[in-house]
Formats: sequence, C-alpha cells, structure tokens
Amino acid sequence: MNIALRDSTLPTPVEGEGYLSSLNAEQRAAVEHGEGAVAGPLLVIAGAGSGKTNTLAHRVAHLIVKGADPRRILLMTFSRRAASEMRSRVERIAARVLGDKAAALTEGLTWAGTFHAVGARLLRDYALEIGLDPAFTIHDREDSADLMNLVRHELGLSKTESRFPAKGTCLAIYSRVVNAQDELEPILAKSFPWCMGWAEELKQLFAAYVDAKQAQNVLDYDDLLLWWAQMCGEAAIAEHLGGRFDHILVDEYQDTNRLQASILLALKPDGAGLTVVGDDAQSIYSFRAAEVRNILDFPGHFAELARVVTLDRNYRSTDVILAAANAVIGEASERFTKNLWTERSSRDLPRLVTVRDEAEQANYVADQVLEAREEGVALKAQAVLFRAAHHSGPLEIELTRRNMPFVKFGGLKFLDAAHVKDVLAVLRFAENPKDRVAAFRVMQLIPGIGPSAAGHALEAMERALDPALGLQFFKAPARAEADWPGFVELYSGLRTKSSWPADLERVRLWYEPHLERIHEDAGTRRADLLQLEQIAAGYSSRERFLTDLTLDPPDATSDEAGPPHLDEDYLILSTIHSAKGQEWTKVFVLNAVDGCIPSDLAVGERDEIEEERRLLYVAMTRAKDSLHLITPQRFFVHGQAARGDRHVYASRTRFITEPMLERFAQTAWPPPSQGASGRSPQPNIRVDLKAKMRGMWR
Ligand SMILES: Nc1ncnc2c1ncn2[C@@H]1O[C@H](COP(=O)(O)OP(=O)(O)OP(=O)(O)O)[C@@H](O)[C@H]1O
Repeated sequence: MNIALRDSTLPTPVEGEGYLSSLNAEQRAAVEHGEGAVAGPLLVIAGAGSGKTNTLAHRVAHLIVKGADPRRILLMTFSRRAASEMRSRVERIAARVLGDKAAALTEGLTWAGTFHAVGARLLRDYALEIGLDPAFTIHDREDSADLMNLVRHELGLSKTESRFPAKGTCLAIYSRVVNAQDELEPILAKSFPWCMGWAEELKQLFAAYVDAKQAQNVLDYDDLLLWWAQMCGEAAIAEHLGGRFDHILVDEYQDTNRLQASILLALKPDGAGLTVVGDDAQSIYSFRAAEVRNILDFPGHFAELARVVTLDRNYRSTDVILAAANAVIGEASERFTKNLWTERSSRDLPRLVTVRDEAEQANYVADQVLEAREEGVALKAQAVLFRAAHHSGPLEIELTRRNMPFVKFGGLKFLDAAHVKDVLAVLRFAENPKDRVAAFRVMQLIPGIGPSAAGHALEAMERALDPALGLQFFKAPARAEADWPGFVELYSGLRTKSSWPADLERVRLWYEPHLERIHEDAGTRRADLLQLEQIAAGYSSRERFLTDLTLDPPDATSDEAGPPHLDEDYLILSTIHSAKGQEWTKVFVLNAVDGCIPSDLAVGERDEIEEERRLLYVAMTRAKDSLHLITPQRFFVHGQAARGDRHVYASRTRFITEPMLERFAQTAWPPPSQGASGRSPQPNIRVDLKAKMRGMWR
C-alpha cells in the first residue's frame, strides 16, 4: 500500500517471505486487495469458521508491513475484547516479518474499538465544533431508562387513564427509531403495535427526553452513533474526519445498523480504503436494529462497484457437523453465503439427545463434560450454549454440586450489579455535576437523603459557580447529619484533587460502610470492587475508564464461589449471542426445542423466526469436533406454589425438520437399561393415585 504519511520515527518496514503462505487463495485475495494503489471498497463475505477474523488480522498486518501508518487505520469490531484480540493477532503476524519492531508499530493501532467507543472519542475531539461540552458522560441502558422515566413523570404520562408504555418500552421504541433511521409510526406498527395509540405522546416524551439529556450534558448509547452521523452530515467535518484515516475496516458487518452504515458512507463516500467483513447467515442482532441489508446492499453504494471476496472453506468443524449446520441454514429464505465446505472428515455425527427434563439435561451435560475431560479435552475447550441466560439455571446448580468450575458469559453484566453501578455513579457525578441520574443514585445512598433532598442539593450546586462549593454550603436534612460531611469531602476531593486510578480507591473506602449496611453479601461484592480497581489501573484517565466501561462492560461478576483464576481450567457457559466469533472442541446446545429456539417471544414475525434460525446456526457452527443438541421433553412450569409439579411438554425445534434427522445420531439419555444418572430407571407405568385417595373416603 502506498501511503505516504509515514512518521520518520516509525521503523522502516522490511519485506519478509511466506507470512501469508498459510492463507488460501481467497483469503489472500482479500488480504492483498488494492495493493499498489489506493484500495477500492472491499466486501468479504465470510462463512462461519472460514477464517474471517484471521483474514482481517492479516489484512491489517499486511497494510502495516507494506507501510501504512497504523495511527491512520480505523478498525471497528463488535466488542472491546474482539478489538484487543485483533491487535495482538496483528502484532503476532507482523512480527514474523518485522521482528521486534512489530510491537512498536501495532502500538500505534490506537483506533481499534467498537463503533460506540470510537464515536465517543471522536465526539470529544470535535466537541467544540459541534457545540457539545467535551465533559459529557454516557448513560447506559439502565440510566437512560431512569431518565426516560423521570421525564415521563414530569409530563404526567405515568398517570394516564389507560396504561402508557413502561419506561423500558419507551426507551426501546426511541432507540429503534434512532438506529433504524425511520419514522416513529412505521416502527410502532411493525414492532410495537400495542403502542400505536400513543404516537403523539411518545413524540412529546422523546422531545423532552432529548432536552433533558442536553441540559444534563449526558449522551446515551444511541447518541454516540446519532451525533456522529449528524456530525458527518456537515460536509466539512465529514471530509476532515474521513481524511484522518487511510483505511477503515469493519468486522461483523452483518450486525451493524443503518446509522452505522450511513456513518461509513459519509466517511468514505467513494469507498476508498474501506473494507467490511461479515456473514449474512450469522446476523443475530436485529433487536438492536441491525440490518442484514447493510451487507447485501454494500457493493452497490459506490461509483466503483465494491469487490466481493467470498470465503466458503470452513477450517473449524468436521464435515458431519457442517452438513447438519448447512442443512439448518439451507432452509433460510434469503441468503448471500454459499454452503460451506471442509476437508475435515469425521464419522462422529452431531447428536440429538432426548432427555426427560432440564434436570436430566444438566446431568447429561455434566457427565459428558467430565468424560471428555478424562479423554484429554480440557474444560475450557468445551462450551454449553443456550438461547436465554436463565436456561442454564439447573445446569449451574448441578455443576456447583459436583464442584465443577465454570464461567458464564452473557448473563448479568458486571456493571449491572448494584454495587458496581453505585461506585461508578460517584465517579460519573464527579466527572459531570449535571448528570442527574448519577447524582440521584449517589446521594440516595446516604441515610436520610431522599429524592427531594437530593433535588435540593442539585439545585444548590447549579446555583453556585463551582458545583463542589455549592454542595459544601448546602444544608443537608438533620437525619443525614452523620454521613453528609464525609460525602461532601469525598466529592470536593474528586473534583479538585482528582488523581487516577487513586480516585476509585477513595470512592471504595467511602462506599464500604454503605455497602455493608445495604447488602448482606458485602464480602463478595467488595471483591468485585477490588477487581474494578485492577481494571481501572489499565486506563490513563477517569474519563477514558468511564467511557470504555459504560460502552463495553466486562462480563461476569464474581458469585459466591469466586471467579476461577485465569490459569485454572473451567467450563464455558454462554448465551448464543455472546458466543459469537468463538469456537470450542465440544459444544452442547441446551433446550433445542420450540419455545426456546425459536424463543416463544419471537414466534410472531417471519423475520424474527429467520433470526432464530440463524441463532441455531451460529450455535452449531461454534463446534469443531463434537456437537450435542439436547431436547428435554418436559419443562417445569414456573410461578406455581412450592413443590407444584406442573409441566409442559416440548417438541424438537422446528429448525431441525424430519428430512434433516439423518444427519444426526439420535439418542435417548439415560439409555433405558442404565437409568437416570445412576438411579434405577423410572418404571414405565401410569397410576391414578388421586382417584385412589378420593376413593378411600367414598
Ligand atoms: N488458511 C487457514 N488455514 C488453516 N486454518 C485456518 C485458516 N484460516 C482460518 N483457520 C482456522 O479456522 C478457524 C476459524 O477461523 P476464524 O475464527 O478466523 O473464523 P471466522 O470466520 O471468524 O468464524 P466465525 O464467523 O464463525 O466466528 C480458526 O481456528 C483458524 O485458526
């Protein structure tokens, strides 16, 4: 690549032999696309396990090796973890040619992150130009819903005669309108038909919500994209911004939405230097307004048609697993990707295992996992995947009972835990004194301070020239006398003598007595806060820490057992959504039944059903050597009196049709001769004991 903007301090690249030799012809074509000229737009359609991540990493490394300035490469991934993994891969690949110099070069790859995180950075950079206060803080979904609720109350919409949509629904509608770049009415008609009568009130609510955010100097998740897109609507800024990057590469393009596509097109209207990679068969985020059309329509957006490279050789799974996955996705209605092929042959057909109920499912998985470990497959090389976070409940109990370590991804996020949110709210309030949601949360931790006292304290801060002084002079209610001065002292310190990461420790020390008062399990929660301090040490400033953590929170909180150390072996439990981009030797998919996959929440629209099919496909294509889909026959009905025994009967997921069954080995577990997990087999008889009992008295 002939990029002339190289800094003289960067080492001169050296040509090396063979570092691309492990790639197949299509991968290589994608990596070398545009070499020797300014690269035109490139779309890489990459089937599951076809080396998409690998290819993208090689492309970035290759660009750097050929002289591109890493500081002028923008790389957008789906999560922060994916970005940092990509950076280390790039470094490893580049090191094969550049040796020790590779590290210095890839250090320069500072623009690697999620769309939202990159958006936040750019908005701070251009804040003055676009009339934004650069000290803005970012609201996560829960904070946004709280603010929406506040505004809803203020407008009297919470007291309407028929029930106005709840705060979460209002936020979901707002977010859908923003991300899909559509009008309110069609969105209501399509996705929220029961709210159609409220269109006018919703518009009024959203207008007031926007005012409130601006008055408080906060942005929500959607704003990061929306402001960015609006900022790009100004030709001069768009040109300046686009000119900062010679190459823009986007991974997982199938899960971007219209707003994200419009940003890319504004940055690179002619597509020069633009590479997007994705797989339409793995598009699973339409609930965030992801638009599978983005990828389907990409080639036609530019004067010069984008080059399309298709990767259809799968390196991950055996042929029998792939045949089953291909069969499932083969029934999809609209599709770009061709069927995948592989050279890895095996006779170990994927298994379709029928078990009696979820408890037996848990036993089956635990037994199988242990058996595989005996045969040398580490726990970490095995994963259990499920559609909804609560599906793994019975399995978690069984694993804990057997003392088998596991880590769960995709359930409660670290930052959703109340104690972590409390501590972060203190920091956010210090960063931005106008952030009312943070302020209310923090002040109400203090015994004796309720919403009205908190409101008065905020008013005092707003009136004062310096918010910290305003707080000092505010007279707190007598009930709060004991704890108020400590808080004021903390706040002033955080505002005037801030030091990072020491601020976080200061906040924890202040918070600990409250933690003990509020939560019984203060010990475990304190461990989370210490973990947060460790994370904080990796950030250069309070603002960077808050921004990154809000946008892409770490996954798990420590439960009673404590998180296993990284060098220990543990089983992976994950929602299918969180399993994106990963692979394991052995994969179990729980609850392969209708009502779970497809989820009973998604059985209305055809699009939703299609997305559920793709979810099953994503789950199946995570497996390298062994795949088990489990179908419990009956499910316990929740919400009944203690010891109730009501069940519903389930049937195999509709995505595995009769003709597909030959691609699976069908088994029942436990086999009839053996009995359930060592217990004697259930006798196959039916008696009506209730009638007998009644008969005793007649
Ligand atoms: N050219 C190649 N030769 C050998 N193995 C390869 C090659 N390319 C990729 N692989 C291997 O194939 C597996 C899948 O690669 P990768 O994770 O990059 O796929 P992916 O397309 O991102 O998958 P998905 O979209 O399903 O998450 C990895 O184990 C990777 O090492």
